[in-house]
Formats: sequence, C-alpha cells, structure tokens
Amino acid sequence: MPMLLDPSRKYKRYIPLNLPDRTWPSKTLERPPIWLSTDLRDGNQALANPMTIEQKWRFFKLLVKCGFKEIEIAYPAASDTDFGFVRQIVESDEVPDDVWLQVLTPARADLIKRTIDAVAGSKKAILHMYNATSPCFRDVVFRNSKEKTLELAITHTKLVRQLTDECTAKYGTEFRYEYSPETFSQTEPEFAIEICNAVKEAWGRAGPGPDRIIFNLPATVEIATPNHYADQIEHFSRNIKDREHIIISLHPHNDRGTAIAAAELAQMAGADRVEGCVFGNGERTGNVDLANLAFNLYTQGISPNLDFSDLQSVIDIVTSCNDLPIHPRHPYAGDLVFTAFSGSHQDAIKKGFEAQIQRHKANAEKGEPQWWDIPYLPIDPADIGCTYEAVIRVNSQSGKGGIAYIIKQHLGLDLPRKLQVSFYQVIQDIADREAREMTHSIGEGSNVRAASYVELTSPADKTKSDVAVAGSWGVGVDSDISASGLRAVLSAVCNAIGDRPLPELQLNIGFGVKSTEADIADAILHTLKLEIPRKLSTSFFEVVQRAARDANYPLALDELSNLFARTYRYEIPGRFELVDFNLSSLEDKRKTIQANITVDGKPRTIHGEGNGPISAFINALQSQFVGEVTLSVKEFAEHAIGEGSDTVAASYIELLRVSENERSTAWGVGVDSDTTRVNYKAVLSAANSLDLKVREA
Ligand SMILES: CC(=O)SCCNC(=O)CCNC(=O)[C@H](O)C(C)(C)COP(=O)(O)OP(=O)(O)OC[C@H]1O[C@@H](n2cnc3c(N)ncnc32)[C@H](O)[C@@H]1OP(=O)(O)O
Ligand SMILES: CC(C)C(=O)C(=O)O
Ligand SMILES: [Mg+2]
Repeated sequence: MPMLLDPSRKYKRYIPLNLPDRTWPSKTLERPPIWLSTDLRDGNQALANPMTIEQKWRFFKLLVKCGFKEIEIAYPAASDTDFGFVRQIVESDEVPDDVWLQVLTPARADLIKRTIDAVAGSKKAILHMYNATSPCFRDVVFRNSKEKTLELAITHTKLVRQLTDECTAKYGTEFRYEYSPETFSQTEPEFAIEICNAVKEAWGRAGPGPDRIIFNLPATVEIATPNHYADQIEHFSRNIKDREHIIISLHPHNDRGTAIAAAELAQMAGADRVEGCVFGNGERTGNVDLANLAFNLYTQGISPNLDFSDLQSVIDIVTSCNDLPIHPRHPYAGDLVFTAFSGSHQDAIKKGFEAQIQRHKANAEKGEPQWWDIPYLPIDPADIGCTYEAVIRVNSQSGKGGIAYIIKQHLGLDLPRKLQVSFYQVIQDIADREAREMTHSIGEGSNVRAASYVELTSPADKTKSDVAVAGSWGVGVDSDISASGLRAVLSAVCNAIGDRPLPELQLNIGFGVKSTEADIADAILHTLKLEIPRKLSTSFFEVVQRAARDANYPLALDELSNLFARTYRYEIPGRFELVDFNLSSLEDKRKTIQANITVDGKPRTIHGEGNGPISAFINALQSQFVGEVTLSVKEFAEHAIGEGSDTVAASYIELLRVSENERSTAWGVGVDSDTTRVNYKAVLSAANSLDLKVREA
C-alpha cells in the first residue's frame, strides 16, 4: 500500500508492560461479569442528537427488561434534559429494588453537587467520578503535575463522600462510589495504581462485600492490542491494595476494532465488571458491545444473566432511540449474520441440520444434552427469536444443497441427489439471467410483502387489439406473491396505455398460472375500470400466464416452491392423471395391472405386466403412445413425510423415454398416502413433461 508518509515518524508505539509471568492467557471465561449499561450516558453523549426524555425512558425500560442491574442513566450536570430525566426516574416507581442508578460527574465541586442533587431520593445510586490521568491529559488538558492530579482526585472524592453522606442522611439514598482514572490505558501503570489507592483512602469506606469501591479502568481511546489491556488489568489487579475491597471494572472503547477482545481478555485477567453499550454505540467507534459480549458467553454455554432472546424488539428500540442503524453484518444482530448465500456453506448447513436431528434424537433417548453443532452457525437463530427462513437464501452463488434445503423446508420433500442437480440448473438459469438474489421480501415481520417486476414480452397483435403492451415494465407489491405478480402486470399495461391515468390498484386476489381468462378480464374491469376487448383479454391472459410461469421478478421462498411445483408438475394437473388401479400378482411373482387414467381429461383403461408394480404400470402406459416408445425408470427414490397416521409417501422418478431417433428424460414427483399410488403419480408427473404423442383411444 503506498504510504503518504512514514508513520514511524508520526505515531508513537505503545510501551508494552513488562509482565512475563502474566496468567490470563491460560484462563477461560467462567462466569458473566457485572454489567453496566452506559447507553444513556456514554452512548447518549456520542449522538448527534442526544436522546429525548421519551427516548431515554424507552431505552431505560428496555435495559431493565433485559436484566441490567446497574444502569448509568445520565451525566446530570450536562443539561436540563439529563437532570430532568434523572429526577423523573428517581420520582417514578419504575426502578426495581435491585437496580442501581449510576450517574457521572467530573471532579468539579459545582457539578458534583448538581449530580448528587439529581439522584437524591433514589433507593440505590452509584456516584461515578472521573478525571483523566495520562501524561497527555495532565500536560495538555489540565496542565497539571502528577501531584495536582492526585490532589484533584482526592479532594473531590472527599467532597463526594461528604455530600453523599448528607444525602443518605436526608433522603435515605444508598450510595456506592465508582472512580475512573480516565485514559487509564494510556496512564503509567504505577501512577494509575497510586491514584486509585489514594482515592480509596479518601473515600474511607471501602471494605469487602457490598462496600466494595468500583475502580473503572477505561480504554478511553483504544491504542494497543487487546493483550496489552489484559496485561494492564492483571498488573493492576495484582498490585492494588486490598483487592477484595475492590470491583475492577472495564470500559473499553473500540478505536482499533478490538474492544470485544479487550473486554474478554481483561476479564480473564481478573476484571469483575464491564461497562458498555448495547450494539456498541458510543464515542467515535463506540463502547464495547454488551450484546455481543453476552452472546459470546451464551455460545460457550455460560448464561450471561442478560436476556436478549427477543432480539428484534431490542434492535427496534435501540435503533429508534439512537437513530443509528445496525450494520447487516453486525455480530448476532445484523440482518445477514445467519444467512448463507454460498453453495458450500448451504450444503454444509443442510447436512448439519439433518445430522443434528438424528443426533438429538439419539441424545434424547440416552438423556444426554442435545448440543448445538451446525456448520457456519455458532448460535441457534431460534435462541434469539429468529426463524430458519433467512438461513439459506438463493442467488447465483448458491448450490444444489441450499436449494434442496429450501424445498425441504417448504414442501417437506427430501430431493434425491440427481434431482437436486437437475433443479439446481433451473434455478441457476433464472438467478444468472436476473442477476440478482431471488428474493421477494420487502419490509419485516408481519409487514413482509412481495415485490414483483414484470416486463411484458408478448406483443399484442396491434391489428387485432386496441393496445400494444410489449416492452412495458411494471412493478407490483402485495402481501400475496401471486397478487404482486398480477399487480406488476397490470401496472405494466397501464404504463403501456400511457394516455390514461394509472388508477389505484386495489386487487385483493392472487392470480397465477391457474387463473382463467375470464378472471383476469373481471379483475381489470374491477381495478382499472377498463372493459378490455375480448382479443386483448386473450393476449393479456397469455402475458399473465407467462409472467407467472417465467417468474420474471425476484423469486421468494414460496415462489421457489412454486417454481419447483411447476417445473416438475408436482400436484399440478397434467395430460395424464391417475383415477384408480387394480394390481395383482401372477404365479411367477410378476405383477399385472389394470389402471384407469385420464388422458387430456378423457378416461382410458390401460393394461400391463412387469417384474414389479412400477414396471407393470410403465408397461401399461407406454402402449398408449404413437410409435415404438420405450419408457423405463432411470432414477428412483422415495421417503415418508410426517409421522403417525398423517404419514404420506413422496416418490421421485426420472423416466427415460427411448423412441426411434430420440432419447429424453424427465423427472416426476408424487405425494400420496398410498405407497403404490404415489409411484404411479410420479410416473405420470414425469410423463406429463415428456413430449409424447398419444394413440387414439
Ligand atoms: C471520556 C468521557 O466520556 S468523559 C465524559 C464526557 N462527557 C461529557 O462531557 C458530556 C457532558 N459534558 C458537558 O455537558 C459539559 O462538558 C459540562 C457541563 C460537564 C462542563 O461544561 P463547561 O463547564 O463548559 O466545561 P467544558 O466542557 O469546556 O470542560 C472543560 C473544563 O473541564 C475540565 N475538566 C474536564 N474533565 C474534567 C474532569 N473529569 N474533572 C475535572 N475537570 C475536568 C477541563 O480541564 C476544562 O477546564 P478549564 O475550563 O479550566 O480548562
Ligand atoms: C468517563 C469515562 C469512564 C469514560 O467514558 C471513558 O474513559 O471512556
Ligand atoms: Mg467512555
């Protein structure tokens, strides 16, 4: 990468701590930390438009609901809004007895006083005071020596002690004290320890248990690798006096993008508590993301003591309060984090789910835990309120495994491998041609709607109809995928008509391949008030048919299922339909069959004989075609769908047709409760796709 300048002459390296006997690298996280949310303070101060009181309330209630027991609710001296919000909370009955309200103040007498006035009367409050301690801040911001910095902290800690004692005496508020040597990670380690020891002495009340003082050690700006922060925390933890009288709190910012790692390693190094924001809002690149940390613990089998199980509601509230979006690839919370587009990932996930079902069954029988172990999915989406819908989405990078997964999810069909390959080609063609993901979804949750885009490709016969529609594009949106397709077609027609205003579409019905010409003519009359001439309605009918059949708009999951059904004539009536049959065994175990079928709607009885039920049926069927046609089964697979009395069978047959100069194959799919009938349905479904000329009856 070309460098504009030599960074070694501009940026100083951090000075590593000499801690060769560090112990944290061989530790693991065993329990959740004490959590403090500073969304309403550090998060809020970083917003272009700080939250309104109403937004702060909404956020506060969310934090309580998620299980936070310590919440930094404001910097009360900052503004009347912040002060007023604290007063509202204190005077409300919305604070559970076990929740501590934390408030931040600088080491300035007037602001300390105002801060304590804000929380006076609350049940439980943590008074949090900070002053920066690093050389840069001492020299540049405060123009203070080390001694003056110590004195600032000591004097104001004593003031906090005096004023909080008075407040307790007057209003009964129970106080704890938190001190932050701001810019801790850039402060000389020995000086940070010295100032904290001095603050503890000035506070005078620290002891074990509930009297513990909180030393919050911020990486105010993240300037080093996360192992360095962990070293600093281990060094502090080892050398601070009366360690058992102290809660060591972390406050990592994310300037280098490693706040999560810093927080995790520093907990391994001995920290007890973490301050941060849900989804990592905060100054510059943010505070450490508490939801991310909580989920990381959860996926290690450690309950984080925070409940983000209804993650979508949490996202909705946090984004509406911060007025900041969540990146689609944000850990755990992003829209795309459970979605696999690529074929090899989809294949592995599909196999993972199949194997897991079997494994869990066996585990359940043995009374063993049902471990989650799915390739590419570190957490079960269901645990955070997501469905598996989004896990696999299809585009041109997708493979047969992912497509088969979707068919299984939607139709319950376990496609045999060769059929997966065959259907994959169909999907690839469309995805490549459309050059976009085949999805329909717009909106979220119950508001999801389908978007359809249609280009009318069939020119109406200008000499015979009033309106030319070819080449016109239309867009349709509806909660029903079929209706959205028709809306798009109607909108395209309106665009083609041009000189008439585009009327509001109020179509409430789904149209697709099964719609009749009369239905569509009625719909046009109903929505557009156009009584289209008969010839146009015939032409338009074909356009609607083609639009539905070609899926000339993004395909959704259910569209994909529809496409499957269309391609393999699954449950779609074809030329050949089975009515009933009579199968019997001959002496040599061969089978003989008499079957009643319909050919193009007309009844016909066929007879045949073969080694088994399928070959007997095929033998009967092939006699119905003109010329020397031989049909045989090239591929065959079957399985059950459902359990107990609801079980039905699915059959997949690839039929090979050989005639004088021609060989062709087609897949057919059948589903039926009868295990013989299902195969005949599959044979006829395949025969429907072969171009066969039928003998006169
Ligand atoms: C890393 C962090 O997130 S720290 C928290 C930061 N959050 C905020 O600042 C949000 C709220 N802040 C505010 O609304 C305002 O800054 C106020 C109301 C607190 C103070 O406003 P002002 O009195 O106008 O002062 P200003 O913001 O310019 O503060 C700078 C002064 O405070 C001093 N100061 C800064 N931090 C501290 C501190 N922790 N303790 C004592 N003095 C401090 C500075 O040295 C400077 O003093 P000077 O005026 O003698 O040079
Ligand atoms: C006030 C302190 C704790 C702070 O926000 C920081 O140092 O980042
Ligand atoms: Mg901060």
